[in-house]
Amino acid sequence: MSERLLVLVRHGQSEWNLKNLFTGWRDPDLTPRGVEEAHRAGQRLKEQGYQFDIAFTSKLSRAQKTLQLALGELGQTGLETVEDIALNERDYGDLSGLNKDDARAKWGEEQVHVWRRSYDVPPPGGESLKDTIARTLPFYVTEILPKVLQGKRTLVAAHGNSLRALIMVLEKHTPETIMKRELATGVPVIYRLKADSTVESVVDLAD
Ligand SMILES: O=C(O)[C@H](O)COP(=O)(O)O
Repeated sequence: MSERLLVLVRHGQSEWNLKNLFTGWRDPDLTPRGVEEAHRAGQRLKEQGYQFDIAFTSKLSRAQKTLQLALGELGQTGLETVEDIALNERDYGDLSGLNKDDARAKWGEEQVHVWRRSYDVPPPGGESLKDTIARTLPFYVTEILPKVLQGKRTLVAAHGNSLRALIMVLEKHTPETIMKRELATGVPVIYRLKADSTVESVVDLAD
């Protein structure tokens, strides 16, 4: 029986995570700590005995690099990998490149929290989580899920909000509960799916 394995991992710390800047579709590199977190993600998976048949990532280098470093730890650097813009981070629009504390000072703590974590309020010129779901979910349904259901062990390295979009569906969050679902950088979340594509089990590999 195939195991229908789906592992999600958020990229390691980026230069802009470190500087506390809204990042979105901008493309900063990993920091040394982010590189370390990516190695650690691969090590965590290796310790648990995981191997993969296919990987998916975004068009942004912090996710691609995280994937490659994790695959290196797994001894799987040549793994078939699909890169798609559908897995890019939520577009932060006009907030991209701004400091998150400066934004709180300008627009207020509550407004910034709504832009960052609400389900359907987009930041100015950017995407809400709902908008992000509208582009990630069709890709998940047409490209990722069929592989998982075929029994291909699948690794997805992407971003805080593009993964929260998938997690909202996988974990059946409401617009209220998804606001509190945070993803640590470089910590794999392991799903096993049922044949009907709902979740059988979920394990967070946080230490
Ligand atoms: O795009 C960003 O700034 C981060 O990757 C995620 O930011 P958030 O924690 O504000 O969603």
